[in-house]
Amino acid sequence: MYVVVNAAQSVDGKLATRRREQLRISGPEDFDRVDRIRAAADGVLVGVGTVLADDPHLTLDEEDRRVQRLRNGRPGHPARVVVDSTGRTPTDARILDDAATTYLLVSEATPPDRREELRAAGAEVIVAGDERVDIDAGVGALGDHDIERLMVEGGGEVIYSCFSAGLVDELHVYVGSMVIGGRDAPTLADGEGFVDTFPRLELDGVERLDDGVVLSYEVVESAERSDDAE
Ligand SMILES: NC(=O)C1=CN([C@@H]2O[C@H](COP(=O)(O)OP(=O)(O)OC[C@H]3O[C@@H](n4cnc5c(N)ncnc54)[C@H](O)[C@@H]3O)[C@@H](O)[C@H]2O)C=CC1
Ligand SMILES: Nc1nc(O)c(N)c(N[C@@H]2O[C@H](COP(=O)(O)O)[C@@H](O)[C@H]2O)n1
Repeated sequence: MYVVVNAAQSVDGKLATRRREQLRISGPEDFDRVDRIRAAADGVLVGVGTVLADDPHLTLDEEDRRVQRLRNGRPGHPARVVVDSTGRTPTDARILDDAATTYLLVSEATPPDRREELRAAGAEVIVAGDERVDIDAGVGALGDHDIERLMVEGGGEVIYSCFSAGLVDELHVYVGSMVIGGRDAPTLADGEGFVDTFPRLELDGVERLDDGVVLSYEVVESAERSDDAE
């Protein structure tokens, strides 16, 4: 599985406010770039925290020919994926509409009747992990569903887990010209945090878009032994 992480942050590293309300950090040029990364992916993944905060749709601009060319003849939208240990995705969430296939990665902590409700609402439910979703196993299972290139859009908890599991190949961060602040506001990588070994990145590109900048990195070294895995 090839994994590309993309997110937008303020100059102080926040993905949203401390109230976790959806916030536009990107401008139109950056949203076009995000659409192109989505179009090149077989699947777009977010955490349930993002679903509850933003109610995202995670589909493509079907009118944009540049985006459609990147689909390489694959019809429709990439699959949508939610990491959701206990099945908290609302059954009326936009991500469960019939625009694209949606996989919910749940753990054994999601009761069987809740799994059935989510299936009835349109989700393909994949169980990976006991209490919490085992992100490595869950992402691995997506490979059985023809997902070979995965875009991870956030939020901070899920991005940290992907780095912690050594899954990330590329990172693209749009830095918007604003300060959000707040010790409780989500950042690009939350979770427990690394204190011993750290993922190491190589800067691949810098591009000015709207009133901000996109930083593109290749991951050259995973944090194979993260402290929260000890
Ligand atoms: N600016 C940007 O580019 C983006 C901003 N956001 C913002 O981020 C916030 C949501 O981020 P978070 O609260 O960090 O939530 P998140 O979207 O990262 O979801 C985290 C939740 O997923 C579940 N989960 C299950 N297994 C997990 C695992 N193995 N690893 C991690 N999580 C697991 C847990 O319930 C956990 O609380 C919202 O305010 C949203 O607006 C979200 C995406 C992109
Ligand atoms: N790249 C980017 N820039 C921002 O300013 C953002 N707020 C986000 N948020 C992400 O996009 C999702 C919304 O997608 P749809 O428009 O509903 O398709 C949102 O849930 C975040 O993952 N991204």
